[in-house]
Amino acid sequence: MDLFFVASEATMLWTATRLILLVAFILLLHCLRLVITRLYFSPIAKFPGPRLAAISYWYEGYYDLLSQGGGQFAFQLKRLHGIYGPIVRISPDELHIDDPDYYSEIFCNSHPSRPIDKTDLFKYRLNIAESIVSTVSAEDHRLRRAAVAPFFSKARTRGYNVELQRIADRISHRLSTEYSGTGRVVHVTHMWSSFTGDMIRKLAFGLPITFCDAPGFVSPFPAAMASFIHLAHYSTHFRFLGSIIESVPDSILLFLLPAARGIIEYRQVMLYHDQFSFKISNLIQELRRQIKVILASHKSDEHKASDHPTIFHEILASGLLPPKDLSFDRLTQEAMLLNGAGIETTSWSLTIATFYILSNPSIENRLKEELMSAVPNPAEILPWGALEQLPYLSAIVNEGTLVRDEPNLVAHMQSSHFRPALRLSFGSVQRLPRVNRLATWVYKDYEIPPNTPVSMDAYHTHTDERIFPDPLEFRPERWLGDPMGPDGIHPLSHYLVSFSRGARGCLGMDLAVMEVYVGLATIFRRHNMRLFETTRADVDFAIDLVKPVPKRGSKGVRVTIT
Ligand code: HEM
Repeated sequence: MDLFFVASEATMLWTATRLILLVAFILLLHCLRLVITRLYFSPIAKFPGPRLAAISYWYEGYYDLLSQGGGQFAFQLKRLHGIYGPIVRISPDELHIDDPDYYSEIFCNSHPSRPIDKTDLFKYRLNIAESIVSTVSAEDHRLRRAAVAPFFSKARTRGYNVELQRIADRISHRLSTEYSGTGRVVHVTHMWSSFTGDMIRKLAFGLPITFCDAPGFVSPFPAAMASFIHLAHYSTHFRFLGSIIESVPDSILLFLLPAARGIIEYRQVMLYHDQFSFKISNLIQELRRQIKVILASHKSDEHKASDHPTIFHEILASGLLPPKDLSFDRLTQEAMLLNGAGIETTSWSLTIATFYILSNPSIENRLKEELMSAVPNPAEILPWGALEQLPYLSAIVNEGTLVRDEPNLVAHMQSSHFRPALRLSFGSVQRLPRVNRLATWVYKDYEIPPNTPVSMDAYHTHTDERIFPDPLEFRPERWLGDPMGPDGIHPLSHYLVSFSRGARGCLGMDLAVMEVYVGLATIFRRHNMRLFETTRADVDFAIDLVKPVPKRGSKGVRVTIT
């Protein structure tokens, strides 16, 4: 009996071992097949690039998540272009191009007969897969964008100027009454996030100004929006993350994923719902609550009485979207996008501008002289349209001036494909991939097969020495006097791509530009500031978290009001 038992145990062990060996062998064969296919039989096998990147997506994963603590892929791409030239295969299926003259070809040619899609790879990175910015198919995107676009037209944006000035005045009043002459330190990014946060919340939800009244300008809502981005690389490489994160208890989440700390802290903070009441909630619950209110008021037609219909009332009333796109969940994702995009990016542009103006007395003096003469009464800041006519302020805002006398440039600026941008704030430093679903792109001697993701980005374009000598130096003067690009054909401003371009370019571009003009004009016309324990290291791009982030441990740009 015992012998029989031992024999059958040995047989079972042998069978299990054979099974494991078989599975290992099949896996090995599968990997080998994958490596050989990707290296030799891929439609982009002939493109130059490191073999490891051609074999595995984990090449990118290593730089996104591990190298120097993560967020290093943009820098690695620059190194790869130094080795392999302007077009590089950066993953099993993606090419990256570093050639500013090719930018419009990739970003400005979407057409119903030639649809340009986004990639599945980035669909989940912001955990808002169904929002406009993450929508993969060109057709779905066109509809979703059309429902929101009128709200952000330049003409409509001008109409938000009065409200924006009111918010800027509120901040300015606090600087005068609470900070001026006291030595108290203002955290500049917090201040600007409360400015942009209040504006977008007003537009999105019709809510009153509250962020810029928060102690120290630190409002949990903008802070939470900022913290969400810390998960971007993890969500890109582990797509399931977004859907489970909400159901995992804080302590387990923190243990498994330290990058989620921001979200956890957010779950535990208080939100300003209105000026007088506070409530414990989390970001998504807060946005859901707002969307619920809007859906209810839409059904009851209450919003028609309001002189301020919100973005979401407009989406609901547009009649452009199919019912699935009007679902509660999708609208919540759109709310997350609009709040995230509307707060963070512009606030960083304003922070960068504030830092560079204050760290360079000749720039600060020249700006102040211009503002003093154009705005004799500091209580009456000019509207955006008039501020745009100030050459030195414009040079700072854009690191590029609106050259008003140059007809081609004016036409170019007015086209939907171009608007100025603050060069050194970059916008997104992560590459933006585009997929030409049906047609071939031709780059130099290369034919890029249809359906191949091809990416470019503002970081490479804005730091191209041939276009912007000493690219990391802030020099408004490089934009004065009708400057042309290196080809002598395109104006220099053609090479500013912070907002990207074309059908998928930034929807809030005019709003962002207006915010930067009004914010800088108000604060620099009325206040004298000094940097407090802040250096270049607090603004220099060191980590790619989709947006540029300075070195770890930076306390941010801080000032005192004299
Ligand atoms: C300086 C400030 C800003 C910069 C540099 C910036 C930059 C960008 C960039 C580069 C994109 C394209 C992303 C991609 O292709 O994946 C984008 C898209 C977008 N931005 Fe902005 N943005 C700024 C401010 C704003 C503001 C204030 C809003 C207002 C809500 C906004 C709303 C959006 C939206 C909705 C999209 C998606 C557009 C689409 O997919 O069709 N952005 N932005």
